[in-house]
Amino acid sequence: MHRLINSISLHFKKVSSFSVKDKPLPFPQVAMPVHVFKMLGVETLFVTNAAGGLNSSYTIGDIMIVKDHISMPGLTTDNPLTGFTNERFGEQLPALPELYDSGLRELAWSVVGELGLQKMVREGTLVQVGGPSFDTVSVFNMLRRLGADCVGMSSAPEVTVARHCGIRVFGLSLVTDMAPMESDLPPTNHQEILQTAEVRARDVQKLVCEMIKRLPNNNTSST
Ligand SMILES: O=P(O)(O)O[C@H]1O[C@H](CO)[C@@H](O)[C@H]1O
Ligand code: HPA
Repeated sequence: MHRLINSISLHFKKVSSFSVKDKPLPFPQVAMPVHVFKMLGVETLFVTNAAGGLNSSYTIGDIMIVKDHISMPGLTTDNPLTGFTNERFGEQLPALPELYDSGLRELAWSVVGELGLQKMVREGTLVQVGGPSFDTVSVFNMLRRLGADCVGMSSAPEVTVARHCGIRVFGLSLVTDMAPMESDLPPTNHQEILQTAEVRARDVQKLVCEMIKRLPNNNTSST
């Protein structure tokens, strides 16, 4: 139970504003579940997502340990902390220097080695777009030039809220498809994304479960 509360591995399928494609929720509602975790005493948040590969050295099925993210909506007015003037959960104008905990990333690499998954694991930058449509070839090329290795529609808002209130974070992106960089390539296909996710779910689960077993009990965030 202690481990369960201290280390929740979550996929925000139901609660993330970016996963509820029919009717996006306003940003404070992304923050709410994370704040509930905080009040429950959660110290570590694991986020996972399906993402399109932008880095040409990646292949479908790779698992990317998220080192940092770029939130396209967050760069404008859709920052998930917008409107939080109550400092109960964190300061009003926070710096968020290390969103993805370096100690947890190191732990991940040692577990990856033990599980023999090195050949399919990468470490890189996730860019979050608003969705729900997939992006154009020109946008994919732009996102790659910005320095992103993978593109997805979730995780960044939850991670920002978690770091703001002092929860340390670990993130994984599963490369479910390669973003088309030329107009004559087939467009992103949701069925392909679901299929890759199904095929690779077991390895992602193994990695997450092994990491959770080895987590330190106290919140010694590397930042
Ligand atoms: O981020 P998760 O919830 O894994 O979902 C990912 O998969 C969907 C695309 O198929 C997009 O919503 C993308 O963000
Ligand atoms: O290309 C993509 N864009 C956004 N989200 C995604 N999730 C899987 N692939 C993609």
